[in-house]
Amino acid sequence: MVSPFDLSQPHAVVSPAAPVATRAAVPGSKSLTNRYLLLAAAAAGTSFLKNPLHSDDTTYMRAALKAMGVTIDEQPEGWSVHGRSPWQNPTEPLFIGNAGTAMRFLTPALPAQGVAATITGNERMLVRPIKDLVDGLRQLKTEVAYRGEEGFPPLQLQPPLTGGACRIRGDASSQYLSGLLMALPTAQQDSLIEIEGPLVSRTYVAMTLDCMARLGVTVGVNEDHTRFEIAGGQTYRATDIDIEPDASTASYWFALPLMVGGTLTVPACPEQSHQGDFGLVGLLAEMGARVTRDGGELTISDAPLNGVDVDMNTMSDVAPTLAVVATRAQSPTTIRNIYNMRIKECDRIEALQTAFDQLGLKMENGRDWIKIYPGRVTTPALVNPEDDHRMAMVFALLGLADGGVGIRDPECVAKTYPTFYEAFGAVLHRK
Ligand SMILES: O=C(O)C1=C[C@@H](OP(=O)(O)O)[C@@H](O)[C@H](O)C1
Ligand SMILES: C=C(OP(=O)(O)O)C(=O)O
Repeated sequence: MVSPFDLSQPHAVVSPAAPVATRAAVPGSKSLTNRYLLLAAAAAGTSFLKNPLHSDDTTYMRAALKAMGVTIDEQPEGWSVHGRSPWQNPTEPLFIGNAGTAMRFLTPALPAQGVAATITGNERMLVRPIKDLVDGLRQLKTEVAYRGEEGFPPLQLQPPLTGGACRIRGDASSQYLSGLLMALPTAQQDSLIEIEGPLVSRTYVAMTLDCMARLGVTVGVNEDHTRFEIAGGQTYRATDIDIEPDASTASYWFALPLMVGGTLTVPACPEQSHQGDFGLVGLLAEMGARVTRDGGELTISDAPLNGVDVDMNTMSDVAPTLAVVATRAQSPTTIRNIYNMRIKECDRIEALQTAFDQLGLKMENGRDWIKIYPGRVTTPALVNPEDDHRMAMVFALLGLADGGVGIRDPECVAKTYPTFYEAFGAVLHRK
């Protein structure tokens, strides 16, 4: 079996792959792993996290927690997290690469845990906005200073976070709200968080509340998720958690049979999940893909596809996956309400447009939408994922379908899926 990925050069060369008929186990969820690491680190007692994600984003979170005196024992089946509260001051600035979850969850957790620290990240993280979260913390009387440009990391944080009332915007990222929600229950006073205007990626907030509840902390919330009442002085209780497979990572597997033909089964997909990205499966079915579920096993098979017109505000991480699948459909697809794709690991709308143009695929975009036309790669090109794992993985899918795709800096997949090429290469062979 010859892998369709040639990784012998600094860039990856992707050749067309033959149809698949296989199963693929997907690594644990990034969003769940980083939430449970943080909550378990603040809990009384030891929590065991089974099936955690091993990747750059979770490595940065673990390293930061360890720097603050939290012990994490790594065993083959999972991680034992020995919680402590308060945490200790780190001796160096906390560096969290481009892990949005680590940056936005740790920022309020540090003052809540009595930690004075500077938190920083890689070049891209320093242009990813954090103003709405800082505004919230300042309303709660926590001292936060911008060490670089106003509105962006690095941040210097000074305890305490005592609680109180704040009103923040939720239209750039839901991670600010998730961070505050997880931090405030351990503050001395009760808190009230109000969301001003629309809330993006709202399924991740429901995920946050569910994770907190599993460690024994509940929050009062109104029906439209704009007002959160949090009792102060609470303690998270250690518990054992089985982490679900990552729905965003699973998206590349779900897309695979639609790109190269065949059938693919992903085991252990819960019927009820707070990972909104599993919603992609319903959209693929709406396009015409054959989808069946047998308990936790989801099977997707290729079939003629139609274009769709969809709002992906609640699952924008899998919009790039839908975009490449849309090239296989018989009519155009429009994806709407996805402005915040522009402030992720790169401007994903721009990166997709550039690569599509280079490869001879037709796409149009506006501030918060993209439109994809049916097409095939007609011009071989070396495309740039802009150090964005999701861009590299969807460009790989285009190459597996049509060939002619070279990917610069292919190792950027390590942010969430370090074994991407090995895992896909192991079940695929060149056509
Ligand atoms: O809370 C989380 O785990 C995440 C929330 C989303 O970010 P935004 O809320 O910034 O859209 C998502 O894109 C990110 O990958 C993970
Ligand atoms: C947007 C993402 O990551 P984060 O915001 O957590 O860095 C992602 O994983 O697609």
